[in-house]
Amino acid sequence: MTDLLRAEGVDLFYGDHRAVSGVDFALRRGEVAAVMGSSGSGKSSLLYCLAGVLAPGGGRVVFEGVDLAGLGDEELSALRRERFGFVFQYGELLPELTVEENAALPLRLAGQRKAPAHAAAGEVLGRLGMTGLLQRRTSQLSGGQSQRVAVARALVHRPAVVFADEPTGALDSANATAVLDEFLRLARDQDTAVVIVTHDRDVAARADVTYAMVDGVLNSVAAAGR
Ligand SMILES: Nc1ncnc2c1ncn2[C@@H]1O[C@H](COP(=O)(O)OP(=O)(O)OP(=O)(O)O)[C@@H](O)[C@H]1O
Repeated sequence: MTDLLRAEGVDLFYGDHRAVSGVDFALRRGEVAAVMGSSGSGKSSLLYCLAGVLAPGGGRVVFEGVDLAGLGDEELSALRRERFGFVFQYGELLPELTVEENAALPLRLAGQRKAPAHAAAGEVLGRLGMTGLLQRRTSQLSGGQSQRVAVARALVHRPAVVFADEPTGALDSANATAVLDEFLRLARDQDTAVVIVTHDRDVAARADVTYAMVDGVLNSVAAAGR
């Protein structure tokens, strides 16, 4: 099977500091990959290279056979908006918008009308147990509720890949487990691949494949054999 997303010899420098060093990585459609490593090992930097947010200083990132370096700014932002989803540690929701409006955002940005966009958002939010909170402003949510909205927003447009940077890192362990399980169940149901950066072994244990990053170098750890 051809890879959905591939990194070949990716380097990333901040000035003289090499944060990502010669990384090779491959992700298949629907696969869940976890990248573990200590603070400062380069996990987030690699994630942003894979997601076309940061341009590598060396090597290349290829998505569906296309080298991201060959895309113009507009093509790259359209790719990120339409084919990728993102979940960050603190949700990064828009506080002035409701739960439903936040989750519908990728569809609205893609030009979909309000009614179908909100219907799709409502359905994903419902699967995350958020049905009673659709009209609430996201500034009035708990941490676990905020992350569920972030997960809904990342998945609502059925992207090919969701990039998740410590998606449950700010939650207590019961909430972290629940949100992660719901997130991965929905992603697997719609065949969305996921790359999760995490410190947490319990998070990594739910992935199909785990990598460890040390000083910018990525090593494969285990295949869970799903
Ligand atoms: N914008 C930047 N400018 C300069 N150096 C940076 C920048 N971002 C990250 N770094 C450095 O690059 C290295 C890798 O950082 P990165 O954030 O990728 O690590 P990480 O493994 O994700 O860490 P954490 O788990 O703490 O988030 C660190 O030494 C960090 O200080």
